[in-house]
Amino acid sequence: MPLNLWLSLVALCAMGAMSPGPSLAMVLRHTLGGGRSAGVAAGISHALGVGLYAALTAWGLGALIVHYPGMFQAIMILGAAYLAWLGVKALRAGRGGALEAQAVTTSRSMAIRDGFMVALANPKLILFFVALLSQLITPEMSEMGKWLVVVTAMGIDGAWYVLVAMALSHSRVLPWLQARAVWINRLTGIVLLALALRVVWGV
Ligand SMILES: NC(=[NH2+])NCCC[C@H](N)C(=O)O
Repeated sequence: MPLNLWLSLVALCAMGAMSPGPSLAMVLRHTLGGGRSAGVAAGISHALGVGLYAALTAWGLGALIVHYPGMFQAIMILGAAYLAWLGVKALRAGRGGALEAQAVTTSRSMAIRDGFMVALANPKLILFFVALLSQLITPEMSEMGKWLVVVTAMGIDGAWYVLVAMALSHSRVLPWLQARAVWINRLTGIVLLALALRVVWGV
């Protein structure tokens, strides 16, 4: 892969990873509820999901979806349903009240599961791969080139969310955020539900 193509790939992936959305909300929620190790675990398992999509895109998901648009819609709707469910869960976690710490506690295994599932269900990610990343992949691309796409997308997403989890779980930041966990959970719930509605609206 020529260097300039790879650099566009890096820029595209960095923009995708950094733009706020359900994945950021998920890493934030697990950092708040489970601390640094849960946040980092969520970031890493999320990156594995990103890598899976990148691989599917590199080896032909885009072409498949062009042939079967109904499949794309079905995936988007399933993703939206999952986000809506997470949204409801976040809203209900917020109802526990600031003093009931358990109400927002999450474990590392929950973080790993949610990280992966949110990556798969996030409509922003599906669009990113089908509409944007697929443009950079040509049929003539070598196997090495395709692997490079997968590793780049996974590495950038993983590095970004691990960084986010580390920053948010800093000993000065975390207590401040935890004191506002109820509001952050409510906001997260509303954002997830709104995004799910928008996806269903647009399909
Ligand atoms: N390479 C990507 N597009 N990654 C997607 C990350 C998703 C997005 N940043 C979000 O929080 O929802």
